[in-house]
Amino acid sequence: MSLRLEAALDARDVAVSLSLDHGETLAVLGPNGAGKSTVLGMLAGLVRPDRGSATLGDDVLFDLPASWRPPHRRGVALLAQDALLFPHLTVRHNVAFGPRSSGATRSEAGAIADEWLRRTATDAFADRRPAQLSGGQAQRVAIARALAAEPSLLLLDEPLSALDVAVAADVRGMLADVLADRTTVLVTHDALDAYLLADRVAVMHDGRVVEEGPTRRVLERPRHPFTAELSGLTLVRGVRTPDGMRADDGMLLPGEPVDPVEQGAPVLAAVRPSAVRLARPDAGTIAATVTALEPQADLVRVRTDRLDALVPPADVADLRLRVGAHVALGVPPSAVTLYPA
Ligand SMILES: Nc1ncnc2c1ncn2[C@@H]1O[C@H](COP(=O)(O)OP(=O)(O)OP(=O)(O)O)[C@@H](O)[C@H]1O
Repeated sequence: MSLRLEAALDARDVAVSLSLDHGETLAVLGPNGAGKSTVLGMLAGLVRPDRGSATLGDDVLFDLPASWRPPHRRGVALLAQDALLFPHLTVRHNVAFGPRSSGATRSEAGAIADEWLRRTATDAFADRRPAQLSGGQAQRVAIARALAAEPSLLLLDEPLSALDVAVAADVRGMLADVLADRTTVLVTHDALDAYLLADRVAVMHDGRVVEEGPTRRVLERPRHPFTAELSGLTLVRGVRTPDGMRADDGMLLPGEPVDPVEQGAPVLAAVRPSAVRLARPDAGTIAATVTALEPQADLVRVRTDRLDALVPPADVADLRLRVGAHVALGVPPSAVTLYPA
């Protein structure tokens, strides 16, 4: 069911407008304190905004001050970072709980539970209690329990962040299957979650949605520095030149805009650090100063006052890079995505 939300909560300085079509997954990305959980709370009915409204299909979740539907009458399931299963019930009974509460007979609820246990690959431990599950198993069961209740809207608050990397990948794969065609809002810090699970993303910063749109467009052509950081890109503002762009600080970058832009018109460039080359200060075109060195997998992210570069540790040693060192950057056109500002 399609979702529309427009609401504000002054005490948290959160004011948002979001919409989502039926069956789509929206990833809400943003730094700590951006307001992501507050948005989920408003939709779940746990946080009451000062004003605004939300609709899910034809249902009005709230339209303040006139109406406010309580959480259990919204058809919304919220899944938090921790699984929060009922500790005294078996896995199967945890999953059957939702259908039972909404009137299914014991055997109907059992059949629904078995189907979701199968789809989430948790049927092997159906008779265990939550205390006997690993974190990844418990999170799978929590997903099964949420979906067995057949919510019209599924809300996921960083469902993978408490899991270690290998388990998170496994659960992410399962989520990709069960979220298809299901209206879902997913809060995450991780661009990979957005790429693999979401049709659209909304990026929040300081209580506002700063950009919103189809996942790849937003993450590959960011308009806000935080979005660029999430995607691992460097965002540069400037104006269009015959060969590319001139940045606000005078730096010239090569490239062809993805959409037509007139000469002199404002453009943005998203630069891939892995394609930026580093050289000794006298050997390249763009002079820069190193501001930070951050290990990333088998490479080092060299942050500079101009662009970032992602290079092997040996390059860092050969060029004697340290914070404050001068370096030259080489930027091939393939490193740059240019688009209208
Ligand atoms: N229960 C609460 N009472 C009062 N203020 C709160 C409460 N929870 C969050 N806030 C404030 O509301 C703002 C938004 O917080 P929120 O938890 O929604 O952000 P978030 O994007 O989910 O952050 P995180 O990624 O750290 O979970 C912050 O300024 C926060 O301090």
